[in-house]
Amino acid sequence: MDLHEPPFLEAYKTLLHGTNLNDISNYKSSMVDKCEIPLIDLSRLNFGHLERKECMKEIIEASRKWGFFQVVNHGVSEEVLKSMKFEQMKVFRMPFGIKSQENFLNLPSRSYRWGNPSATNPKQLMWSEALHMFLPDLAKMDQHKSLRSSVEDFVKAVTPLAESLVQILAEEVNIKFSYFQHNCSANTCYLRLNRYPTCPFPSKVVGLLPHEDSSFLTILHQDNIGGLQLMKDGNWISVKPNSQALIVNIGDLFRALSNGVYTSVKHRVVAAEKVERFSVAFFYGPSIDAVIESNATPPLYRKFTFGEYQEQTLKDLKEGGDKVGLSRFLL
Ligand SMILES: C=C1C[C@]23C[C@@]1(O)CC[C@H]2[C@@]12CC[C@H](O)[C@@](C)(C(=O)O1)[C@H]2[C@@H]3C(=O)O
Ligand SMILES: O=C(O)CCC(=O)C(=O)O
Ligand SMILES: [Fe+2]
Repeated sequence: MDLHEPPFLEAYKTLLHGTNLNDISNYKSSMVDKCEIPLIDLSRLNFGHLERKECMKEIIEASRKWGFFQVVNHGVSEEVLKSMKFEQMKVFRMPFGIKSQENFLNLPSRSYRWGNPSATNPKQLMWSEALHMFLPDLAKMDQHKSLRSSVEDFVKAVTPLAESLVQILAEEVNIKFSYFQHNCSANTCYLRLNRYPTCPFPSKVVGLLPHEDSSFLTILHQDNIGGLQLMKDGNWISVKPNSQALIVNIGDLFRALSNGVYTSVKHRVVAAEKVERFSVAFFYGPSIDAVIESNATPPLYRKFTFGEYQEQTLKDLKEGGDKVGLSRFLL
């Protein structure tokens, strides 16, 4: 028995008991299209005026139509990505008895998450574990210097990337970049390390349930295993891994702020079949008191604070086992 694996089977015994796995839809079914999401070469932002404009247009178009795109020449070094992966593998290899302890890594409770403790039916079971870190809490990880410094280096490298993309997107919808400078900082963002262990029935249980992100924008680094899918025109589409690229997606907060001009798209991860999978997500978001309000008329969403959004998400998760998201704030 692998000591580091969370006890999924034991935890899910009751929900799985009496469930005919054949009655659960097949996640790996043929309904999944293989399709490339837009791939944008960011080096053009630093070339001449015309190339910069062209690149900005692609970023804006992808955020409107897809809510998802990949970027290359993003400025995040291979070394930073490699060291993040190394530390991520190391921390998830720790015994489950340690990972699941209160105060693991000196982080607040619920920083280490596994499966879906609130699942109310077998369709809500998830075969994954995550370290969900609020960046100000990194300072508490003084006993785990190498993990902390890899996370810090990663964050330091992706933050300017997130900021430059947000600035381009904000200008297009007449939002001042100062709104983001005022509300977002290294003390308001989150970093999530995901691990998808191999699952004995991968077509029946999902790795990560469908959701939209609780951010303005997310930057995701995935390894070469594959499994990320996004919803496009009513179909699930698989995102082919590209070792040179980072994935960017619009979160619910930018969708609301732009009054739906930019779209936050549902995505999920299928459970790993033969090889475990890792990913890292950087959520660029504001402080809890930040007000999310579009000045467009008519507004699609009511004015809310990020704190309210988080509270609602937690409530929905506890009560229904799943995130409802931005539709809670529709007018
Ligand atoms: C069961 C769930 C946990 C999760 C919300 C969800 O319904 C589906 C995905 C999970 C996720 C992934 C992205 C974010 O890190 C997160 C906070 C979110 O909004 O959706 C997490 C949620 C979580 O870990 O609590
Ligand atoms: O693992 C992935 O590819 C996606 C992870 C994700 O969607 C998230 O952490 O919000
Ligand atoms: Fe996500």
